[in-house]
Amino acid sequence: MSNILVVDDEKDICLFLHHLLSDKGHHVTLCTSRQEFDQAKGNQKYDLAFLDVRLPDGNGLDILKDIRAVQPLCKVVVMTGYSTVKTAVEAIKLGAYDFIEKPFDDIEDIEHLTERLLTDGALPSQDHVHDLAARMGCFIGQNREMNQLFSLAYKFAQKNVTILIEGETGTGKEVLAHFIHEASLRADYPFIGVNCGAISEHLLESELFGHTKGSFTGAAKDRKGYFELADKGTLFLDEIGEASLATQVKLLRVLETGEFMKVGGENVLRSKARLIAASHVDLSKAVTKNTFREDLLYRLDVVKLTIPPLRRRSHDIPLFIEDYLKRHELKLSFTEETLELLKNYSWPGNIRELVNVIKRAAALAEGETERINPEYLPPKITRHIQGALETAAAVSQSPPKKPGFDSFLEQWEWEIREMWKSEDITELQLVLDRMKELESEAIRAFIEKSLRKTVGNRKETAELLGITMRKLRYYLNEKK
Ligand SMILES: Nc1ncnc2c1ncn2[C@@H]1O[C@H](COP(=O)(O)OP(=O)(O)OP(=O)(O)O)[C@@H](O)[C@H]1O
Repeated sequence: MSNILVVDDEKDICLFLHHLLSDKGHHVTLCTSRQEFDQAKGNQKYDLAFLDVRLPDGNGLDILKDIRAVQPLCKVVVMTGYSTVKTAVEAIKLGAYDFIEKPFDDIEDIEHLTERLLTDGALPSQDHVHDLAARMGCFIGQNREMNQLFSLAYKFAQKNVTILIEGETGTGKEVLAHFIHEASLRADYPFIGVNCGAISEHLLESELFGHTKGSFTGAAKDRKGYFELADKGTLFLDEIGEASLATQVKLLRVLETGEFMKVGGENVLRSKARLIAASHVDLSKAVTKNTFREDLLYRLDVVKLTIPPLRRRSHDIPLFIEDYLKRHELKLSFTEETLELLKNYSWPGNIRELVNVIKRAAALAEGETERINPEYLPPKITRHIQGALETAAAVSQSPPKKPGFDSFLEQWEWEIREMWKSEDITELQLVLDRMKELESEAIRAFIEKSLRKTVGNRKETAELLGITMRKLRYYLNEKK
């Protein structure tokens, strides 16, 4: 027999849980207010507590903190209504084990959860999170924020809630969405990822909702959209901020009612898919600029998971590299000096950029060496560090020494030639990344040269370069 505490101002809920749990032989204490909880909290040792997050005379999160302080071994499950699901995220961060939604749909779920929580050995732990991530090749590392994020994602994966993922470009939003799918009960159904920014406005609507034959030029036959294809699985909408306002209206309708219609169609279809949305821009700012619907954001932002940028978890970079090399069976090792440089770089492209740097180093070192020293890093990384050292030197009043565009060009040309000469095929993305780097370096160098000529006069510089002031500001800001 276990001692279970139930705190809820709804008497029906209290009575229902009392009935359910005492039938299983547990001793149940009921509190219908904060006041009653204050009297009961120290009376006996509780093994489990079901806690409503909204009480008329108190805040559920404060009660949770109290239980954690007075009864540290008591496992807490919070109970939420639709409007309080967001509070569940806070509660889990504060140490609640899980949450259940009211009204209860599935009594067996509550029975299983209770049984699991009262049997320590069966507790899902961080190990489950790490096991699943490892099976999927998804790196979590040792960073506390990332560990908390993945365990939250794991818990919310099993619930029927919409999830919004925010994070800078390349931080792994799609990787996290896929992890959530695999951790959910939908894992046997499809996971479909769509980048809303990569598809034109008209096409996006037809890709998402499908179209009927003849609904537009080129629609030669009926076609299912991603909502239909995802079935009971997960539809991941990346860069949702890029969807047009018209598409946003349709998305809102699916979220509110589960209903949608094909482009040109007359029948109402129902979606059972779970939506995970992601954006690299802050959607609340997009709302203030009227480019994103506030009601849609409200619907999407039930659970928000924000992935920290790589520069905030730079201690995990050596671990990521080790994991990557192992998974790809690459017999390489990065020298301490190289790792230090990587840890000190700012990583605007986050993990995607790190993966490209590893691939590039592996391609360049192939057949030459198994030890990756700084020579195999892109100049932008070595220069970044050199820049930091030079700033430090400038501060200590030694004359500034900027690496010139000439030396960049030399290094760039050498790298492209090496890739070209190599017997192996170089991944095209690596070449394209280097071209982009050349483009931004050239823009910077030519602007700086003109700025020196005009002694910093931006208007004159823009005229000399034949570009608008707006473009000049854009280029300069981009480099900041
Ligand atoms: N946790 C991770 N474990 C392993 N690889 C990762 C992880 N996160 C990101 N990556 C790598 O980075 C690449 C980019 O990840 P992903 O596409 O998920 O980023 P994103 O945040 O969705 O990017 P964007 O904002 O450009 O859409 C992936 O292809 C993968 O190689």
